[in-house]
Amino acid sequence: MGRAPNLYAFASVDDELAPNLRKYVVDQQNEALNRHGVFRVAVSGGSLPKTLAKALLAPARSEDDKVEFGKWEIFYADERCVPLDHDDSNHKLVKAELIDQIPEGAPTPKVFPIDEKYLDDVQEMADQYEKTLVSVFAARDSVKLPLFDLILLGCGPDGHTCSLFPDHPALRETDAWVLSVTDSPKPPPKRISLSLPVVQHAVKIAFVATGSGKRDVLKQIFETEEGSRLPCGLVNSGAGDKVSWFCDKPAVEGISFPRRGSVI
Ligand SMILES: O=C(O)[C@H](O)[C@@H](O)[C@H](O)[C@H](O)COP(=O)(O)O
Repeated sequence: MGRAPNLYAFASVDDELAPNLRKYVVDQQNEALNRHGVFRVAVSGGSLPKTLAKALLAPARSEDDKVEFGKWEIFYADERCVPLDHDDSNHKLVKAELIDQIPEGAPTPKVFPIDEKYLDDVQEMADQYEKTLVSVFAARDSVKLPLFDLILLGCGPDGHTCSLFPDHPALRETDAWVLSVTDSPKPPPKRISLSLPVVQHAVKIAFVATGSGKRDVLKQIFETEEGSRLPCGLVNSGAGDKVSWFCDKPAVEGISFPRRGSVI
């Protein structure tokens, strides 16, 4: 690993974390657009879409601060195997919180939800989503792993991220880009998830973790060997300073800075 991940702690979500997350995402967007004219992002569910909406739907303060949704391609870092209009669907959440809130008439992102045809077969669902990635990121033969410009993730209180859970065999996957999970400890049990190598390979990876409920697991992830083996810890160790954590004060209280990472 190169340098340690960046760990940012903000006094409040609305007034500080959201605008800083906005700046970070727009910087990644602008760099990606300069590189290849499109911004390819993967997002998780949980509390992330709401915070992301706070960050991205605020009006632009300058030309450089513009969110160019029309040039975005949005994929799911993980998805629950439920219909797209089900309350458990990450797509439904992202759509309601973010995509449907983009002002009328403004360009919208291209979104890649799961195909509901495969709801009865989680492995087939994963394989089909991988095929979607292959079709976007070029043929499998010539691309070892898809290169997302940015992957936006949450962190569960047990240290899971995407639908990669602690001690789960899925963490050892080295070949597939998209995995099936049928025994998720967090309901619903059936899900698909990007694999750890795909997450670690992204140009940038950002976690958003807020609230005192995340304090214990963050302390473990940043301060203990055991925590470095949790899924979030594995992203940290595999991707190093490509990773940035956007946290609020209650989530990081008691973590000894600047042992690893930095605070802004
Ligand atoms: O579909 C899911 O369940 C999510 O993608 C999951 O990985 C989430 O990001 C974490 O559980 C954190 O969720 P919170 O931010 O709500 O704690």
